Amino acid sequence: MRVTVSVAIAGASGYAGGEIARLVLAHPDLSLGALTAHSNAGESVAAHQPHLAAHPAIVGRRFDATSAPALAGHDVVFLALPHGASGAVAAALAEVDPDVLVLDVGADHRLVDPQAWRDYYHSEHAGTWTYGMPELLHAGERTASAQRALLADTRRVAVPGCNVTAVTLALQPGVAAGLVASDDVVAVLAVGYSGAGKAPKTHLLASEAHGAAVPYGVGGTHRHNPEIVQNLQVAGAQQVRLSFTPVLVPMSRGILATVTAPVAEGTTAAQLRDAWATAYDDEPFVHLPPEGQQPTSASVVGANTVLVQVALDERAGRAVITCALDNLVKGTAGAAVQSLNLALGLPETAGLPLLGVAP
Ligand SMILES: NC(=O)C1=CN([C@@H]2O[C@H](COP(=O)(O)OP(=O)(O)OC[C@H]3O[C@@H](n4cnc5c(N)ncnc54)[C@H](OP(=O)(O)O)[C@@H]3O)[C@@H](O)[C@H]2O)C=CC1
Ligand SMILES: CC(=O)N[C@@H](CCC(=O)OP(=O)(O)O)C(=O)O
Repeated sequence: MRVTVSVAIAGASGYAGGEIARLVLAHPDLSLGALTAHSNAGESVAAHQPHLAAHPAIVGRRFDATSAPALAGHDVVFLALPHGASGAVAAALAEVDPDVLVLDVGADHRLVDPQAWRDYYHSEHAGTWTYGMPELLHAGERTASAQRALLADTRRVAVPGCNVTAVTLALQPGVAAGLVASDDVVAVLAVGYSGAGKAPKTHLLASEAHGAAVPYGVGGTHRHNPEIVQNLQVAGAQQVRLSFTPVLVPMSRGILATVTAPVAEGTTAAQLRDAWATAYDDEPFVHLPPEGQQPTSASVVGANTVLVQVALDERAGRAVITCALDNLVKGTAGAAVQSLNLALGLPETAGLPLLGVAP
């Protein structure tokens, strides 16, 4: 008999919380329980998440206020809150519901090094949870199994940052195979606006953003720097030097990362392709398109799919990897549900869309 897993979402009025709700509603083993919000507590769910409004589980519902008692009594709690907010909620929840599976899509529990947290987030570190990237290669691995084993045995998951997912999945096969030098990595990402959340921000005014490409977090200041470095070290990189620059472009969803790193003299395009194919041929959600076919951000909208392409720039002596994903699916909610599936012993792919929407 199929057992239904009940799910609460904190931050359900936001973009990430709304996307988690969409995936939960489509999942064969999950049912939607508490939906909480902050300034919008008491408001209609359908008014804030109109794309979900037709579902019977949404009709007539209002957000509760985020608190441990409001979230307690479920099998699973997703935290989709601003940085710094989830640590306190998670601690209060552990008091009333110690065995609940908690997945934090914010940054609070991702970093291992508390000093890196303080340097980039300027607050006290809440602690480190199991990292929610099943495909993360560990040193010595050419295909990912160690991270899956960790996720299958945890009740606390820190879901990765969306930009971090794109850069890590782009580069890690080359690091694992010893084909690229991790001490000279350059990553430039075109990113969509939903990554910034719903809360108004001055650099996101529609009249200025429409039709413009806007770099931000330039010069090594973006808080995803230490998380990318951490992942490449897990994959076996000895020394990581990273130049990471995101650029807002006028699209709602999506990331297109271009990552380059030097290759050893004599490395061939076939060797590169073989390393990426070895890492990803058996991955359910990471797909290597035919040679020469470039990923586009539009191809993965709404899907948990990641497209990764690798090429050799012989003149530059660098591997050039392009990677497309939907920041709200594989970059957030999809990775969270994939991790939930592993933590609960469900099929890893359950409830997760593989196909995008086009055009
Ligand atoms: N958007 C994305 O692509 C990604 C987002 N994330 C992470 O997910 C988390 C949520 O992001 P996102 O949904 O985009 O942001 P939004 O601004 O869209 O939503 C934020 C949510 O948190 C609630 N909230 C705001 N302030 C507080 C507070 N002080 N205490 C408790 N709850 C609060 C809001 O409630 P209310 O509306 O009622 O005020 C809302 O539900 C962030 O940590 C973000 O970094 C991670 C990967 C990608
Ligand atoms: C467009 C935009 O602003 N994107 C966000 C990415 C959001 C994300 O990945 O979430 P975390 O903040 O949880 O790491 C950024 O670059 O900060």
